[in-house]
Amino acid sequence: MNKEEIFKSIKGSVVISCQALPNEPLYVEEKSIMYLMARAAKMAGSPAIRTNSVRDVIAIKKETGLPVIGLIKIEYEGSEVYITPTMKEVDELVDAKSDVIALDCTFSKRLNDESINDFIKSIKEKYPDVILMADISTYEEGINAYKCGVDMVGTTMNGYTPQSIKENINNLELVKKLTKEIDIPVIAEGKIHYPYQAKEMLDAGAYAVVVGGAITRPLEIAQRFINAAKGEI
Ligand SMILES: CC(=O)N[C@H](C=O)[C@@H](O)[C@H](O)[C@H](O)COP(=O)(O)O
Repeated sequence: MNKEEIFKSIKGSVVISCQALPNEPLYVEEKSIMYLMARAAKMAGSPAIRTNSVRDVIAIKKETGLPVIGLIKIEYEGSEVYITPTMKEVDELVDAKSDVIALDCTFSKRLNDESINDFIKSIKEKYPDVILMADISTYEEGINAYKCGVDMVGTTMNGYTPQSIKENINNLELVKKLTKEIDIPVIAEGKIHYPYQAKEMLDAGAYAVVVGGAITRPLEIAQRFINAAKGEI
């Protein structure tokens, strides 16, 4: 699928994120099982899947035939960003035929103090046809990524960086602010726990919504119930 086809397929929809990190219950060392989550997501009507790691990008594309928004989560000493932080991960995702590549486009500290603008520029020079999803945490980072030429902007990191915690804007407001200023898809992502919130995001102007944990992280879902029973919400 080319960029226009992918955009058309996700417009107004919920894209399901299927991820399990090594410390999570659904992570299986020998063989990824996230393709089964992706199978359910496809059956429910998810037009694309967001996922982490080369093995899951490959397995999920094979299982579903859907376009994949791929990323690689990896921590480097001296870097505050962990979603597709360097060209090494971009190379791996391109090799794995990830349809879209998601990367941290916040102003958080990067390896060797590289600026996000230089990183995006290098990616676009190396891979002129790449489709990039910028995971941002603040309005300024979203505008900056847009000006750097990314293809879509997602609110993924809002609430996870010191700068966004300080600004304390919820994703609904962030989506509204961004859609007023930029003419590429703004994706609402992060802590969308109930169907009505997904609808609210679309009504507020989000091009599409990404939902992860509320669908594909059983520990997170179970904890919410257990905590509610204890009166902790
Ligand atoms: C902050 C971060 O590392 N977010 C990650 C990005 O890919 C994933 O762990 C989230 O599951 C994803 O963003 C979807 O969000 P939620 O699971 O809240 O629906």
